[in-house]
Amino acid sequence: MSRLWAEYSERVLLGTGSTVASLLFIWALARQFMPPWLRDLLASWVDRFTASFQPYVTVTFPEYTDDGFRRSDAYTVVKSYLSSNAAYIGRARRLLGDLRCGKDGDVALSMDDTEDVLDVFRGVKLWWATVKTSPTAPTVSLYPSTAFQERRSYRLTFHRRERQLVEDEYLRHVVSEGRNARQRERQRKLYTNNPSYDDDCGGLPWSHVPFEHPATFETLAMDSERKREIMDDLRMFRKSKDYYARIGKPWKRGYLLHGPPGTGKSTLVAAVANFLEYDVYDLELTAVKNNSVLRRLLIETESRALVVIEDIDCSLDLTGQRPTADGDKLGDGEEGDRGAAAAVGSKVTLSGLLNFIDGLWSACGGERLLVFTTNRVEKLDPALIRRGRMDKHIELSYCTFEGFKVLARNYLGVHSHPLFPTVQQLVEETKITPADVAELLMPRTFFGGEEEVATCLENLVAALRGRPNPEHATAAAALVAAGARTM
Ligand SMILES: Nc1ncnc2c1ncn2[C@@H]1O[C@H](COP(=O)(O)OP(=O)(O)OP(=O)(O)O)[C@@H](O)[C@H]1O
Repeated sequence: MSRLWAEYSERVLLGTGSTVASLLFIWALARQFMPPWLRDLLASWVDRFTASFQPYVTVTFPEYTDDGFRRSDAYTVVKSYLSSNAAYIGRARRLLGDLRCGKDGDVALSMDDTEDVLDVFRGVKLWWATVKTSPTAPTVSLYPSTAFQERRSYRLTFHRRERQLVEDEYLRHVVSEGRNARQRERQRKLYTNNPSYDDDCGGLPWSHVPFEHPATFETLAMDSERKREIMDDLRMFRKSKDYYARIGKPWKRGYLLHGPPGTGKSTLVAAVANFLEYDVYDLELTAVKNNSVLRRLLIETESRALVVIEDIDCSLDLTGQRPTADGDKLGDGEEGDRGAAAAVGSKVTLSGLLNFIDGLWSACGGERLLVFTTNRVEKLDPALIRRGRMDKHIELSYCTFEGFKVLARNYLGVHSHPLFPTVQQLVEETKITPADVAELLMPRTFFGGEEEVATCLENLVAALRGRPNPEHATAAAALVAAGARTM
């Protein structure tokens, strides 16, 4: 009886009017006693009849898929779509609060389950509502506690004349916006490969922690023109799914970052990952047992991933002079046995790594950025870094005046200072890494004000002149010690 009443009240809610609703109630009662063929026939007549009073169409997105075990992707996407829309949140009176992933103290507001909202798409009105139904009989479930659980769904209602628009455009819009919102809100991860992982013995190939590196292109000490060039390249890559499909290449890109230690290679990796909002897979090649484990690790990465191999020159014996079978080194341009160049401490070979980069398996997943970093680019095998494998070679170098200004803004909060011209002249004459500049600019306290700024800049000038400033102790060592005391 309660099911009949639910059906009855649902029709009433859809606004058919009390007379029609009463007829429907009688009809629902009567059809319990009809043979199925008659019930179906009459049902189609009644549907046609009520449609003339009821011009609205509804689409329901249930929370769980038919098997009842897996949450429906469509439901999650709709939830993200509705929760991310600032206009709804602004209008809603019942909200849910939760801590935002990775952002300290930031509370994310989303729509409460009981809230109904109106959406407007290309001037057309659409209504979203949350519907809760209690199962009248227990559902079959492996988890007894869920057998009697309420089932939720989102219900979209719109006028039937808008059906084409909804099917062709609006639902696509909801899915794409919902996915983007989910990506923005989700906690990104930093993965590292498990040294004990073995293809035969099983185990988990990757472990992970939340990725919380704060580096961005804004905080990166690099000339703005080069930053823009890299960001443009990344933007293009992110949008190029169709392009890659058209030219018949897997949707992936390789970056080689090279330069002296402390010039910001790792920092750039973090900034790129934050810019693209990708997970980071930090692949420690020396901990990979062999080529087949390397392939497995690749397959286990998800899409929208930045896979980085740091200090690739230390991970593989890739001198560019591969030994021949009799132990001699090969000359330039000679193709040797690529399997002979093995990862230090593992059986990964150069050919295994080349396969990892652009073999058949490398196409799994898609949307992947592979980054190698090295301090000694000249030591690498040309095959490994040729264009096409490593599409973009980025040299990170010593600090420029523009880079210094970024660091001064980050560390001291200043955009100009009377010592800037001196720093400019010295920085252009001296080779100093951004890491050294950053350390010298680190204030002793966070409340030092102008005096502290002047001290840091004087220390930098002294370091650039190649002699420590006698008035302010030594540069880096003293600051590190002071930092340890005050923090
Ligand atoms: N270009 C830069 N912009 C901002 N900070 C930088 C930059 N370069 C270095 N730093 C600072 O110096 C520290 C060390 O830099 P990072 O580890 O990125 O250098 P690296 O080139 O990867 O060094 P290595 O080759 O030794 O791994 C960073 O934590 C960062 O604070």
